[in-house]
Amino acid sequence: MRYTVHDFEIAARAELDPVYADFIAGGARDEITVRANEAAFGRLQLLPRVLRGSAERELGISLFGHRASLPILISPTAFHKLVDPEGELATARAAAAAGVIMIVSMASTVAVGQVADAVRAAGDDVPRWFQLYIQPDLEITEALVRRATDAGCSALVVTVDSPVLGAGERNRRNGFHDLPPGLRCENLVDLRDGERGHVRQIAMSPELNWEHVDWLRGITSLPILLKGVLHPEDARLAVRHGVDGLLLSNHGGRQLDTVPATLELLPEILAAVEGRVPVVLDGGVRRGTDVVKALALGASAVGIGRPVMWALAEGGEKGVRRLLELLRDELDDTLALCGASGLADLTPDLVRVPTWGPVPGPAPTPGADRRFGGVVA
Ligand SMILES: Cc1cc2nc3c(=O)[nH]c(=O)nc-3n(C[C@H](O)[C@H](O)[C@H](O)COP(=O)(O)O)c2cc1C
Ligand SMILES: CC(C)CC(=O)C(=O)O
Repeated sequence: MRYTVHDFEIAARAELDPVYADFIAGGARDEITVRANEAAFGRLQLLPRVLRGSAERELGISLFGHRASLPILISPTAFHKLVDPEGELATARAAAAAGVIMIVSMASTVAVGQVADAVRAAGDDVPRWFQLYIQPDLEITEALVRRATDAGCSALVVTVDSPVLGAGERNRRNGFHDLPPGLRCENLVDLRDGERGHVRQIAMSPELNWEHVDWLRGITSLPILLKGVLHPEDARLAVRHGVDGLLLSNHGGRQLDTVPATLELLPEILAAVEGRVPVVLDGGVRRGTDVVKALALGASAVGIGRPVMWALAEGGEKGVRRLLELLRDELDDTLALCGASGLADLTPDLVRVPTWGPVPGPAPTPGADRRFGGVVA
């Protein structure tokens, strides 16, 4: 039985090739930001209200006019077939069954069109979004946007934190640079004649700039979210350039190491956008309490990356379904314990930075019995 998100990781690691486990778990350089993301949630405290709950709690959200049953999105992760033979098909079916928005990675090992067909065939109609690395060759970018649009994706998540590929030193040590034979980045196949869907086709370009965002804005009417904006000034610029939302993300600590935890940046980013666009946060979300903290501080939703890969590796579609159920239950339970009848009741006063410290005053009498308050002289 898997009782926590962490249990999925333990179970997955027992079965997975350690090279693939490292690919999932790893981050850039010293992985300081990887650890910071989770630690930031642990440092914040919840301060619940009492005697004001309700028998049932509303967990649904609406983003860009689309409903989802949970404020938890599946952040884009590459290469699902590395860990499960059905790959993104399994993830997408599980997401749709749970009513959760999945952001399909541009580097998926099942084509986004096929993912959409599988979900439709299962009779579910939950929005899917597509993650895009803008390619310096704009024709290629346009072709990718067309593929996503034709597949019925209802938003584009444009990753902007990757002017160069993050330095995943675990992958370097393991010699993991490529998909194994038989697996391809299916969205990249035949974008130009004869292109075979090689990972190296993805150009990470340091020459991208805001004009590329303007260009993208001009070729699509889909909502555009930027993923990886961390500086408040860039958040302001994003709004000015007509972006519809932000996915506040440090790529799970896989790009620039030592950037702050996303949770710590949330208040500044929210202040910068002044409520004009929704802000979704990912990085280190592992518990229902984490979801509540991010939403109470003002995030519109959160995303999860690694937990989905672990659950997929552990149990395929069923694994991801169980993961989402688990998080749903934890979220519902946390809301109840906070005296909230729905997400709308999550307000910043429910979250505190710890103020606890040594109580100033006289030192305890040596040898005094501390158990019954007989300490203070
Ligand atoms: C194995 C793996 C693959 C990823 N692939 C992508 C990707 O293709 N595109 C992207 O924008 N982000 C990618 N990310 C980053 C995630 O979208 C997300 O920002 C991050 O995983 C969130 O942190 P978490 O793993 O702590 O939940 C990847 C992350 C992991 C762990
Ligand atoms: C480089 C991509 C193919 C995948 C990615 O963004 C990641 O592994 O973090």
